[in-house]
Amino acid sequence: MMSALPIPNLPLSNGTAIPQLGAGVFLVEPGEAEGVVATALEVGYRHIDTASVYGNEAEVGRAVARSGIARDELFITTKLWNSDQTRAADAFAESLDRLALDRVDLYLIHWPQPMFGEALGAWKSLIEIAESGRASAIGVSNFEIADLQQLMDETGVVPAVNQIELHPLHQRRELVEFCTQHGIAIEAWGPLAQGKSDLFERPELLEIAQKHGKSPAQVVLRWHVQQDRIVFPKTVRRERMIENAELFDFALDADELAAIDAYEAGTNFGPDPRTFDAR
Ligand SMILES: NC(=O)C1=CN([C@@H]2O[C@H](COP(=O)(O)OP(=O)(O)OC[C@H]3O[C@@H](n4cnc5c(N)ncnc54)[C@H](OP(=O)(O)O)[C@@H]3O)[C@@H](O)[C@H]2O)C=CC1
Ligand SMILES: O=C(O)C(=O)[C@@H](O)[C@H](O)C(=O)CO
Repeated sequence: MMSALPIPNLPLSNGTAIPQLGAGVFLVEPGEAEGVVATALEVGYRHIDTASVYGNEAEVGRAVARSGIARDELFITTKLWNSDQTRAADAFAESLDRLALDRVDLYLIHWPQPMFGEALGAWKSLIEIAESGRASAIGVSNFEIADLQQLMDETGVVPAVNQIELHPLHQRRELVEFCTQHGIAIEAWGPLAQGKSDLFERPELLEIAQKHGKSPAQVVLRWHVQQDRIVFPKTVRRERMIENAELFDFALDADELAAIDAYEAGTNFGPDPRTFDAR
């Protein structure tokens, strides 16, 4: 087994810490996820981001068990699906069963679904789960400022993270600023714009990449980590897992960061969290 990659940990507001880089497994085909996670662990990843709705928690659990890596060297995140917000305790127990774990490192409410008004009740359940020690940290995903404010006002418990769509074309500056002010760490999902844009062909990005001897994807990921964001790019390819982890041996200067900041276009590739009502 190879040793872990030199990936920094970031502190979370509840006193725990999270590896700044992980591997995400959304849209990894059923039957493929166990091998993908096994490869990620083999090349040195220690942080895996899954969700009950991805349908691959059991495969993640098998890869973790097979790896022989000590549990306290791993960071496993899963998420409460929308239709389970009124039965969060049971849904969490089912996730633990599928993962074959007795605790996760981070448990998230996947979407706020403000049209149903169930997220606050779910958050209260997550607080109890955290108090039981079966989730080392709890947080949310796709929450807007009003959604976050409601949870904090009603319970006094601040989510450790908010996992949101965030990439150079969609930077969510007001939301990021709010989270930063409240000590909520930002996890950027779709950090590479899901591979759905022309980002990697843009001349400014290509020039920066060439200057550092890096790929455009590495420069975009470095832009995230230099702003203290947590990222878990998804790839099924071993060589890209390695490429995506080689981020901590170079730095972008202020002009380079600004050139990527300038790509902001308000372009989201995922659903709008204010209206996403899938159950
Ligand atoms: N909370 C939420 O609502 C959501 C959370 N997520 C989480 O975030 C993770 C990452 O986001 P995701 O939506 O997958 O999008 P990403 O931005 O990580 O993009 C993934 C795409 O980029 C490609 N890719 C990966 N690395 C490279 C590279 N170095 N160069 C070129 N292309 C590359 C992948 O292809 P290939 O596999 O062929 O290499 C895939 O097509 C998910 O896996 C999931 O864990 C994602 C969506 C929503
Ligand atoms: O990947 C996730 O974590 C998501 O929640 C979304 O991609 C969502 O489930 C979806 O599939 C939107 O079409």
